[in-house]
Amino acid sequence: MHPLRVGTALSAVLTRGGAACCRGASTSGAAGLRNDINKELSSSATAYHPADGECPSALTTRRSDPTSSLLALVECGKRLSTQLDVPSASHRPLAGHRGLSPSSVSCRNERRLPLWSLRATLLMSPSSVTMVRHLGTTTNLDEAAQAAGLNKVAVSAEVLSRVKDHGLLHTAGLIGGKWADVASDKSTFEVRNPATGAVIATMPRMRADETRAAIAAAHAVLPQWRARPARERAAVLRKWHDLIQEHKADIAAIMTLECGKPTAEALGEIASGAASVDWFAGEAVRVCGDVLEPPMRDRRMLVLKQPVGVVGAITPWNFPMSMITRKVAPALAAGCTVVLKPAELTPLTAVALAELAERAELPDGCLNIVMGDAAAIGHELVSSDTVRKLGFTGSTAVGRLLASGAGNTVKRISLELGGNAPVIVFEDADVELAAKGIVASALRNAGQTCICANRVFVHDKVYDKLAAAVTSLTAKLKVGDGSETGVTIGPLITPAALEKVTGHVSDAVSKGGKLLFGGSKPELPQPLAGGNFFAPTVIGEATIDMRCFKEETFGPLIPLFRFQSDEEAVLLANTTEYGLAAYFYTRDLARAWRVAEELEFGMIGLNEVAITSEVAPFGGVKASGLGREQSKYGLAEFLDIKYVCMGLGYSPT
Ligand SMILES: NC(=O)c1ccc[n+]([C@@H]2O[C@H](COP(=O)([O-])OP(=O)(O)OC[C@H]3O[C@@H](n4cnc5c(N)ncnc54)[C@H](O)[C@@H]3O)[C@@H](O)[C@H]2O)c1
Ligand SMILES: O=CCCC(=O)O
Repeated sequence: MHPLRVGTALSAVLTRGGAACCRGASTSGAAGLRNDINKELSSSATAYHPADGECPSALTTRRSDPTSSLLALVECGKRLSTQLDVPSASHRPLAGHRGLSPSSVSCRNERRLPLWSLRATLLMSPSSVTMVRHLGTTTNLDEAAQAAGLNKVAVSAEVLSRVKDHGLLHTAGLIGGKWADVASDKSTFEVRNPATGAVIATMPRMRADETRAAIAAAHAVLPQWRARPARERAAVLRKWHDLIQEHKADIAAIMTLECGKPTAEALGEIASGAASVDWFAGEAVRVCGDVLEPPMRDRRMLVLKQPVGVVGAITPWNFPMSMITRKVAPALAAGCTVVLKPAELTPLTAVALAELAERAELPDGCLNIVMGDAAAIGHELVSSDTVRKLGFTGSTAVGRLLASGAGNTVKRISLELGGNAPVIVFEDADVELAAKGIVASALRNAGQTCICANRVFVHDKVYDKLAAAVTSLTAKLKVGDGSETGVTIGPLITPAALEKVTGHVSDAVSKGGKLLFGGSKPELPQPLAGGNFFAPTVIGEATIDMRCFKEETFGPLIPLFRFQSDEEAVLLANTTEYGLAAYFYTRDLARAWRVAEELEFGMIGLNEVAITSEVAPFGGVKASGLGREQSKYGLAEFLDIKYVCMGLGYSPT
């Protein structure tokens, strides 16, 4: 981690502002400051657990009154959005916020800077601070930064320099509207840039306690949120959508920093994620039940659609935004509230989205975020009776675990799991189009997409032409840091992912595969030498005994297999436990229908690989999952059906 440097321009001075300023403080200098900050942190260590009746209504009023914002913040430990009345934007609190009593913060200065705010300011706007005077003693700035805990909970200088709106950068979870930057046991985890291996943030490692608090917060606000007219919920979602669009450059920068995808792809994901939010805002007002034709005269029969309740959402790192919006937007649209656990590899995108949701005036508790100990959090979400639905995207192994746990509380579950997508290129295909599609699909996000083309079956008659076209397109790609212009292939997410791809390539070559392009870790200059890069790779003459036939590679590998007949191609394509997406290229209409029906997959791309859309159902069969996201089918996953039979009490003639 690059330690945060504290700058030199004088603009904030923290002074002792009266007897009550620093409770019980007796030492001075950095040690005194550290003691006092620690006291504040420990005295408020549980402040983010929402107490009954705390904050929401009071804050709604106070938010609209800028003069009392700071007081509200202090009283409730509440994260305020744009109306916080502090003299300088640079002093807007940006990290976690703690409940302090008003008396503990009466600092005599034009900047009313409580201890936690000093910490936030040092973290996010270091150049605005040149001197810290605490209890009448001037403290060295580096010591002050350290005393404020910035070496423990922080984002790196690299993040600060690439992201313009530092308000998006929380190193904290969100529970009941409060940013919680210290885990109950004070443990942390690190987030790394996969392009360099450098630590870019340190986050609180939350567990069961925080998850229970988040579930309670989601449950507390559920009655108010589901009672809001759908049009109002839609308005909040639209505002969220607009703010996401407005901040897309910053979100893309965060995404590239933590998951490595090239900026253009990050922007593509943001467009897709924002489109989901907009779509579900539209769908919110179109939820409607049915009036059935009763078989008897003396009663009426109705079907109501109601929100399922509190939703747990667990998301992966490869699409740090769109896997969240596909769950959170329909849940909120339906009137549900959410506890989200983003991937620990990519939590910064998630908290940035939550910050924007707050700015869109999503009520506190409607969206909560916990992160850290995945197994402990997952266990709480699965075993809680309050959580009525769990939406999960990730590996089949974890999906199986969650599905079996969810059975005990008989909750609804949707699972978007692994894939091992085939592409079939028939002899009548447009080979150039197919080659472009194969490279785009297989190498998207460096091959780390659940619907990436993973196994390419090519008819013998067009094999050589297709292999040459795929190799030539692959050779044009540029590997590097996703934030650099022109880079099309970023790093893999972790060293383990790199190892898996390396293993698949060496296994294929050892079994007779022909290396047509790539095949190794590229030579890149510092600091990228520490990154998880693998060259996009094409292997010809692949066979079914290879690992790349049986397993999802999740890396930039295109294995080409030969086939002779339609039956053989479909059999090969279906020979997998997975059933997420499949693609094929043909110009024969009869073959198109037959093959689309015969492929055992949830999504089919015919002469097209860009199949994802907010209006179309996304999901798989077999070991690729259950349920659907996106589209009207995705909204239905968050609605319970209730049948109401009304006896009229008389029999009309
Ligand atoms: N079908 C889809 O829509 C889709 C989309 C994206 C990714 N994926 C799949 O996801 C996989 C890659 O993602 P990944 O490596 O992050 O998967 P993963 O299963 O390891 O992690 C996914 C999420 O589950 C969490 N998790 C891990 N162990 C857990 C546990 N015991 N209890 C609860 N949560 C737990 C992780 O922290 C993360 O948030 C690939 O197989 C890919 O195909 C599928
Ligand atoms: O990895 C899964 C998501 C892919 C997509 O949104 O197209």
